[in-house]
Amino acid sequence: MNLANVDIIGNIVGLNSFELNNIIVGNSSLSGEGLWILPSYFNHSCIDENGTQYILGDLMFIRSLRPILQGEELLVNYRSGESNNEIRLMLLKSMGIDCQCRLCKLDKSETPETTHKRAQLLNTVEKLLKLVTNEPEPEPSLIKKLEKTIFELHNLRKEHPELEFDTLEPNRIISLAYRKNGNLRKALSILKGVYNSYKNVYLKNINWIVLDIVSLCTDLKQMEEARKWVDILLKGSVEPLLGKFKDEDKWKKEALYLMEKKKLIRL
Ligand SMILES: C[S@@+](CC[C@H](N)C(=O)[O-])C[C@H]1O[C@@H](n2cnc3c(N)ncnc32)[C@H](O)[C@@H]1O
Repeated sequence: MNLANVDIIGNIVGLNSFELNNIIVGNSSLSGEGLWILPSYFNHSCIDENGTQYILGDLMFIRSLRPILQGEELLVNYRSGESNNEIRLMLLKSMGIDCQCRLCKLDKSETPETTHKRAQLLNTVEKLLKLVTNEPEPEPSLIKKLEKTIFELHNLRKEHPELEFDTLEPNRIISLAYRKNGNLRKALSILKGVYNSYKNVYLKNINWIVLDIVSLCTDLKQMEEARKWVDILLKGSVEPLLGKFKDEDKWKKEALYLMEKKKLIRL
């Protein structure tokens, strides 16, 4: 009798399966992990990946994010560079991956002093964020303190602002704090600044920022501007899955149709 080798099967599943919590079209109640043979040949990159995966029913599709040259390595994200750093590095370590993407190279080139300073600042940011989030009308002095800490954090990576992800969510919360205090214009300008600093990298979480921008423009009655950002949101959500829309007149109708079907938009 041939016995199955549990260790080998465990390794095959552990090293090749995809989490289902990513992008699911059609059935958002699915969770856990799945194994797809061809996608398991794709390697990982935390940033600058050239493909993105989505699941339709039980099929996985991988779409290129830009033209790929013959012989070029095919790369998707097993875990995105914008996600929690510690969890990402733990996953890569468990898979024996010594990632050479520009984010990992930058991380590795950081001095121990900078790493220590970052940990300290993140600690302060975390405490301040809790206070700001809990207050219905956050104290201006608290917001300023948070802004100052975020500025210092940002400065640690000022040569590579597009690879600095620690301030993305905190900036969103600062914007929310200004909004709670009625300063919608300041809230909007913070988010537009955040959007612009990541314009040249593919970030899944940027859609949340764009959605907040749309909502702020609407509250400020800047309807033309709101429409412009709705287009950015639609394109940013649908194009990675369906490819660049060729027909400029028809694209919005198609994107809205897909948005109505809800699960296609990754928000
Ligand atoms: C899902 S498989 C990818 C396909 C695999 N390279 C192959 O040739 O069949 C995952 C394994 O590929 C390797 N791998 C994937 N991305 C890598 C990377 N960026 N650097 C080094 N090794 C990587 C690791 O050994 C990892 O456990």
